[in-house]
Amino acid sequence: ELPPSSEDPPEEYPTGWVHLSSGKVRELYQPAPGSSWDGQDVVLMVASDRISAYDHVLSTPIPDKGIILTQLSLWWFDQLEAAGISHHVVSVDVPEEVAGRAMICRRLEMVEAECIARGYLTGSGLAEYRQTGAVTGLQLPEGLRDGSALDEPIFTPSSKAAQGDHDENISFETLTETVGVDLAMRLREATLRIYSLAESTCRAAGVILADTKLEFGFDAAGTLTVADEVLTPDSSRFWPAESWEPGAAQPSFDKQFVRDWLTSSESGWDRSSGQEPPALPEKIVSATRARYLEAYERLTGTELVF
Ligand SMILES: N#Cc1c(N)ncnc1-c1cnn(CCN2CCOCC2)c1
Repeated sequence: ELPPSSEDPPEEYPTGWVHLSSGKVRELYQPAPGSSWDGQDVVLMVASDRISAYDHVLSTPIPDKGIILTQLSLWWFDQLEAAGISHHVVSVDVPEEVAGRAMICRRLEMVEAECIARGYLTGSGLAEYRQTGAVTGLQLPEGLRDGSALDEPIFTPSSKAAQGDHDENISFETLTETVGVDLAMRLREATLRIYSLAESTCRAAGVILADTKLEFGFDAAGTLTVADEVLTPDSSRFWPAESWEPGAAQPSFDKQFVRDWLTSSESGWDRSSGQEPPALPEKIVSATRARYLEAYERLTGTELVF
């Protein structure tokens, strides 16, 4: 049975909550009338076990992915809080049916921009660099390759595309035109500060944090607040430091088994066909689940107990 597509609201709502919006692999809910949170300025963010690859949400879920990535995000929110950075999480006392894979968050006035920090060059940043020698208007040295480390991390914002479209990299100047100079500067400072804190933590765990995407919003008091999920394999590129070798696509910590199988002859899938990818074999599902668990344990230094 296929999981709910990210376009359709889920059939089952967590008790006491009604559907607000859906992303590729997560849903957002608001308090149901008469529920214990009714009248509070909060949302419930729920992570599914869905996994996306090559711009497709795959038909095969990864068991416990939602729990593992939610617990990793919560761990990072604690690290940010210890560093004095305001975030949106208010409670993990969530409905039983989404236990461990949901968080109750302050409802924010979201900033309509994706805030990306890059310490390494790959993905859309590499593609732009190969065309122009720059990324979102930031000139980079010549001779950089896929996976090259940048002299210093850069802030490369993107517009928030509609569901299913690609986010578009925008220059800092364009960002200032949409959110104003002051807020653009505050977003850049906060994004680079969070990246720097997280990159140091990752490096100590033998993991390269190549880049990460953050979202921000304003709470009722007007405080700029970190939203969404933070520093998970869905919002960031994590590479095992021991296998880092610029000049080719680096193995993704979490999705490499999926990507390699989907592009292997065994899957019978042609990525350029526009067809939906086939179901994943059990061996790929269990290896990917193990990678998510390994990422959690390497980064937090603790084992996840289910
Ligand atoms: N986080 C947050 C948040 C908040 N704290 N308050 C109000 N709105 C949002 C919000 C609304 N959309 N998005 C984009 C990402 N969503 C993630 C979950 O799945 C759906 C897409 C975030």
